[in-house]
Amino acid sequence: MPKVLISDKMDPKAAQIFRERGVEVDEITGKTPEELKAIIGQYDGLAIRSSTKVTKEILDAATNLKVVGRAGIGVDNVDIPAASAKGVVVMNTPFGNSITTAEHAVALMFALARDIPEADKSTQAGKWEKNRFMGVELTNKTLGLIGAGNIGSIVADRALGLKMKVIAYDPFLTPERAVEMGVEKVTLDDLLARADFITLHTPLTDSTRNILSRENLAKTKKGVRVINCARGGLIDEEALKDALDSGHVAGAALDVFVEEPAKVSPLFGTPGFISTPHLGASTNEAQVNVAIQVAEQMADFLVNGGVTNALNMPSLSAEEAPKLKPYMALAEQLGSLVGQLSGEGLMAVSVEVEGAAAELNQKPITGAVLAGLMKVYSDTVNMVNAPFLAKERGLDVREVRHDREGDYHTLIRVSVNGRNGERSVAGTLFSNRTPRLVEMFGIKVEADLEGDMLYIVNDDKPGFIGRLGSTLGEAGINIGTFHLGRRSAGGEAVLLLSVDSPVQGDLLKTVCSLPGVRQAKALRF
Ligand SMILES: NC(=O)c1ccc[n+]([C@@H]2O[C@H](COP(=O)([O-])OP(=O)(O)OC[C@H]3O[C@@H](n4cnc5c(N)ncnc54)[C@H](O)[C@@H]3O)[C@@H](O)[C@H]2O)c1
Ligand SMILES: O=C(O)[C@H](O)COP(=O)(O)O
Repeated sequence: MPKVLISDKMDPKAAQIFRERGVEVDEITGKTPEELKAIIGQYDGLAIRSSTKVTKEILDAATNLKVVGRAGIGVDNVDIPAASAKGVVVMNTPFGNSITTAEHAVALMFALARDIPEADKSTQAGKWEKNRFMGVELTNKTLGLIGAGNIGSIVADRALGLKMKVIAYDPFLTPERAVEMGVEKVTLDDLLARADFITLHTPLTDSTRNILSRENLAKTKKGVRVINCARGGLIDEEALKDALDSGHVAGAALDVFVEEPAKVSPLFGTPGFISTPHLGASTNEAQVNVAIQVAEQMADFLVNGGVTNALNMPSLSAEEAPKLKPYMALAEQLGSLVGQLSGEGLMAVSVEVEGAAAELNQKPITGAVLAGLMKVYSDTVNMVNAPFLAKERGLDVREVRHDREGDYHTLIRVSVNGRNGERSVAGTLFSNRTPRLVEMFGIKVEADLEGDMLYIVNDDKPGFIGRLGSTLGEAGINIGTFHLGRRSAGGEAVLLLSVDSPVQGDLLKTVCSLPGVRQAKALRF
């Protein structure tokens, strides 16, 4: 039974779903990195929010880990390249808390417009300072969105309902989508110059880090109010403090900080500054949503192989997964066969599908071919890290889907180009279930690729099979199955034998020296 650790506070629905789906679960929150390192080796899955930092060190200690599930959106607390390199799938729940977070941004916008936190403090202190608090109306004001994705577009919708004018800077926002959203697509400089309120809704990346830098804050309209419910690091906090102190920025509300938990900040105590402790996603509704989603996604993956919302692997629905399973087994065997036969120096691989295979999602098939192929280089390769390994090695990967009717109802062909020229193998599924090799290097040869095998290319001459049988028999090697194909009578022949124990060392040399043998190689599946 797979085992998952929930390491951040999560709605109890998550644990309930894991158990209902046949996944064992432990909930242990608040561990230090060292403590987490000590226990992570027991788990197949790790369910987190933003507190747990899934660093390379944690991943290195996670010897059984297959999936990290983020109950939420931002995955900047997960080292995704390190997870990919280790073959660990990283998934998030990209929509579960979007409405809640958008509402928090709107709440902070209202709080800034009417200075609600300060007015509350003063009133509860018995001061009744009616003349001190003079707010601004939102109606007809311009809201500048930096980032117009899921959350940004919900904020835009709510702001339009408040009769605000919404302008958006997002390099990936198409003009059509901007029209659909009812916003004006603008440049960053235009947004900075025109917005009365600016709200940030981008991930933290190299292109967004410090997007509200000192220089950009200086370009904003005097009296602007700024809201950040996305990620700390999007705003230069020191520069924001100076802009608040000088009165250039009339107010700023931050839910997120460069350092979290933010126990100290230059901004604390600054007039016009409002803060919340990363509460964007903290509503009952959002927490139930993300807990359910993350547990369902992780359980689907661990139990059925379904992949949803993964950031480092193509999606594979729970319905597709069982259909694809035998294809992935075939694809991995074919990849492994060409990988073992080609060795180092591969430059390109092409994965072709035809017949029933052409109706399927090809990405997982290609991933499985690459996993089989890359096993030659690494024991820890799987479908997640194989594409990254392939890229690292500069392997050119091509996918081809044929509409044509072939000899088989379904076929996968894997061709590689390397130092030894091009090689191609093909396989089908018997009874839609059992993988079977059907062709090697243009020669028809049918074989089940399993266990220890011996591959031989030889001249098709009488007496060879007898000599080979005697050689193996004398060495105590039992032959399980024997598969033969030839290019033409008397020409090049290919033999694939399954053997009960591996043919290695001197015995392999003896086989290689048998008359007529051009090549012999031990294979393992
Ligand atoms: N405070 C919270 O508790 C909380 C809750 C949920 C999400 N978030 C954060 O909110 C952010 C946005 O989430 P989302 O679901 O809307 O993400 P999303 O991926 O749907 O949208 C992000 C948008 O940012 C845009 N973008 C990327 N680079 C940009 C750049 N250089 N300049 C301008 N725009 C750029 C993208 O094109 C995209 O449209 C994420 O960082 C997420 O982690 C915070
Ligand atoms: O990216 C997110 O989903 C938010 O930052 C929420 O983070 P949390 O789950 O720690 O509240």
